[in-house]
Amino acid sequence: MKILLEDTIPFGTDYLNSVGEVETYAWQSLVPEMLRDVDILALRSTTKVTPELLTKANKLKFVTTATAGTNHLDKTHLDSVGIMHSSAAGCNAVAVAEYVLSVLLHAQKAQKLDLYNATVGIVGAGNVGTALSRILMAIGVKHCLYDPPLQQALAKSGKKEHNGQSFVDLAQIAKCDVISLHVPFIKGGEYPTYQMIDEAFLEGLTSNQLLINACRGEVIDEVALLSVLRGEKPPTVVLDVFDNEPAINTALFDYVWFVTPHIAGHSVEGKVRGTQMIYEQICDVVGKAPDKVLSDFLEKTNPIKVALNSPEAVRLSVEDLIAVFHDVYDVAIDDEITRNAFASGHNETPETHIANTFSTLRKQYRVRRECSAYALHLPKNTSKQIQDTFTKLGFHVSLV
Ligand SMILES: NC(=O)c1ccc[n+]([C@@H]2O[C@H](COP(=O)([O-])OP(=O)(O)OC[C@H]3O[C@@H](n4cnc5c(N)ncnc54)[C@H](O)[C@@H]3O)[C@@H](O)[C@H]2O)c1
Ligand SMILES: O=C(O)[C@H](O)[C@H](O)COP(=O)(O)O
Repeated sequence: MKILLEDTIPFGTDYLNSVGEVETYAWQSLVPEMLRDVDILALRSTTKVTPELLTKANKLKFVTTATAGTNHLDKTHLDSVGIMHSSAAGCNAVAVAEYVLSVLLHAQKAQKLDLYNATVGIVGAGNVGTALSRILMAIGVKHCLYDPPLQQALAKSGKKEHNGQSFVDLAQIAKCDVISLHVPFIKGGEYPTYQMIDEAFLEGLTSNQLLINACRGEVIDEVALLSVLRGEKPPTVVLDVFDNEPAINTALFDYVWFVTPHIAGHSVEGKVRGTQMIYEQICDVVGKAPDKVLSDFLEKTNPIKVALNSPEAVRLSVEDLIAVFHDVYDVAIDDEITRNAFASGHNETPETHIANTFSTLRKQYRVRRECSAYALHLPKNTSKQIQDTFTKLGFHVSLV
């Protein structure tokens, strides 16, 4: 059984070398000939699975991506030629939700937002949208959901809410203090998302609003976005994803508050969970019982000793939340690394420099862990409510 693996799948070979004969490739180097005699292809979103790529795939029976997004797979073609396909749905949902939380905490610090009195509009209430909703519930921030496909599916069983949260229409989302995008990139069909955040939507936003895109660049009309950002009193915008990656439009950088190179989901847990999921799928395809578990591959972390300013309060103060959470993940660090990398000297054409820098930043992304990786040592007099909040954020809490 020959398994071809994209080399950015962490621990891919360690997971799969007992399942078949494993070879790895760098996404830039993949050509149709390399798929000859390959039974299983496992990749991440940088490999585009097109009809052209599969022209020499004489034995391919299964293609799987260790990512949540699947818009890099031509599923219609795979179905038409009888090749099974799958993904790692939900693997990095918590990572993206934690990315958004860091943005919200910075917005509070910068006085762009009164977090505990704000409303967050979540566009797409799937794995990421739900993980974000859970975080917002844990810290007590109002939010609403826009997800017509889910809303319609739930309505069939008489449900009006998802996870205790109500659905609204896009016009109501457009009025929220924060708008956070978590839909797949879909062109065509009943609920397309391609440029769903269009010129009219963007022009309706005010300078008091914050728009975050950590799903796919194509969901926003980027030309309209740049024009709105260059106008008077633009909204605050945070972008993790772009049109036409890795050859992105860096003109946006001057106008965007935080800019990161499509790493919102790149926590260690998010990526290795993706590998675990595709390993289990491949075991299923070859008829082998999986014997490796996620914890075999995740390193232990040191506990975080926390000094809270108001441990006895019934609600975690936003200052204490910022201090603890930004020890775990701080989007400002990724923004700084990104801007410095793009500003560095080089001997390439500007286009090549942009694409190479974007790709390298992603491939060499730093080690970032999720809250669930940490034991929090809280002061003995910490209230039950504050302990609960940290537990709901995923931390392992104890009083010391
Ligand atoms: N930046 C990153 O690192 C990163 C990480 C993970 C996922 N993503 C992107 O985010 C997307 C969402 O991830 P997920 O894991 O939550 O996927 P998911 O499939 O679990 O959820 C997507 C949700 O969007 C809804 N939806 C579909 N079309 C819609 C429309 N037109 N309007 C409103 N809602 C719509 C679906 O009903 C579903 O509930 C992925 O497809 C991927 O493109 C990015
Ligand atoms: O769809 C996903 O899961 C995310 O966008 C993910 O971050 C993609 O990461 P990549 O495969 O490009 O490393």
